[in-house]
Amino acid sequence: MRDFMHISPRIEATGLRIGRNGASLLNVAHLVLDGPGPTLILGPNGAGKSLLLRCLHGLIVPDEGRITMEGVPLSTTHRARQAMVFQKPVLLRRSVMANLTYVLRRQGLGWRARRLRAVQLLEEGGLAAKARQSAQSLSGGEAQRLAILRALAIEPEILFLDEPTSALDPSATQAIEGLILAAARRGTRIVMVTHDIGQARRLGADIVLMNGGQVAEQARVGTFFTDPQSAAARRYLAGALVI
Ligand SMILES: Nc1ncnc2c1ncn2[C@@H]1O[C@H](COP(=O)(O)OP(=O)(O)OP(=O)(O)O)[C@@H](O)[C@H]1O
Repeated sequence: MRDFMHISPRIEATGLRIGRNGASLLNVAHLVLDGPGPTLILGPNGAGKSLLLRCLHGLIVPDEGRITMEGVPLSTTHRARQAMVFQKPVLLRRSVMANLTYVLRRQGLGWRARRLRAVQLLEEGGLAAKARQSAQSLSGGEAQRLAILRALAIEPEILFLDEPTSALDPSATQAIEGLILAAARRGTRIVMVTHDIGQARRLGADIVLMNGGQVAEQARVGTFFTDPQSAAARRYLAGALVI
């Protein structure tokens, strides 16, 4: 049984549009993410999932539209309280430990507090034995775990993840999912893109299905998989929705 506390902030996107060379890449009329528990974004290749995620985190400014956090327009102050993890882990060319202490130093923690917190995070992520190793020498699954620990080190209000496990084996995927669920239980809002339907069922409280740059359906996870309302969702679940 997965219990999630009420979490903030409420994310609201209105009239998001991105176009290139006359083609509409993203066209989201209205999207609200305010439920407890992770939101999983599904959809075929090129559906606009990454663009949406990047817009919500402020990495891309849409041509039109408005994004608010708890009713306040998305700002650098919000972004400092958010983190994003990509399909390919982004790490510093330093030791595993230093990847964490670097982030914690920027959070203003003193030397002792940084070490303590970094050790705690490495234990949580099962990487304590690798603390002195170069981050460059980690396996793909370990590197992604470290990338997630770096993101969690700032205790983000929102953690955006773009296909973080798509290159990983089932056991590495399970380890990453454990970290994500633990963060969600601590109150971090999770917004995650995946192509793995099993993962969406395991982690998702809400599902957003993107298709052709638009939100085709948004539903609670149980409803989405047992009683999809849109033709796009039915086709997607039947494996027929491709670009
Ligand atoms: N900078 C850009 N310039 C032009 N087109 C872009 C740009 N970024 C994305 N696109 C296009 O926008 C569409 C949506 O891209 P996006 O990366 O959001 O898709 P996605 O749903 O994440 O796909 P995938 O599952 O393959 O990662 C695609 O057709 C892509 O080619």
